[in-house]
Amino acid sequence: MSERRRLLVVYHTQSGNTGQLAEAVVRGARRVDETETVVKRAFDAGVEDLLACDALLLGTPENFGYMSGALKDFFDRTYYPCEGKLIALPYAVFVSAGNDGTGAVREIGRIALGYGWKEVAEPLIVRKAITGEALEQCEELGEAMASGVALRIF
Ligand SMILES: Cc1cc2nc3c(=O)[nH]c(=O)nc-3n(C[C@H](O)[C@H](O)[C@H](O)COP(=O)(O)O)c2cc1C
Repeated sequence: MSERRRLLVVYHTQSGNTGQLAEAVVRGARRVDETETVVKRAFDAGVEDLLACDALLLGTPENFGYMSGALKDFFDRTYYPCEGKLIALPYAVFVSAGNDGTGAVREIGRIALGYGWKEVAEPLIVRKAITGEALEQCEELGEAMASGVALRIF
């Protein structure tokens, strides 16, 4: 049997909303036994985590029309050491926002382009309060990513 594939979830949360989304994403992903799901706060995640993963889920609040500083810091620290080594890495994004979220999605997309990653799911933006429906969507996203990477369909 081949080795379990690895999904890395990297997120930041300041007041807990993106944290709730991340927990739901991980819950969904861990329904898939064939994939190992590793979850890290953005400040704790680094080059080794990134180089060891087969797919990536990125979570952030939208702050000032951008991703959180913590997620940007993760990109700043990992870009050069990973440059050219993660071409076509499947990734997707989830965002908690007050009323927008599109700025964070857009700017993560620009950075992901620089790494050469491949977006494999629609960005999930959760606006205002976190509802049960939003958590279900996060679980579905996590499960879909974990299944996709296990089945090598990306
Ligand atoms: C400093 C700051 C800037 C923010 N800027 C935006 C913004 O540009 N667009 C938006 O939709 N929400 C904005 N918000 C709202 C947050 O995105 C929202 O409260 C989010 O749920 C916070 O996630 P967290 O609890 O994971 O930190 C901002 C919040 C803070 C604290």
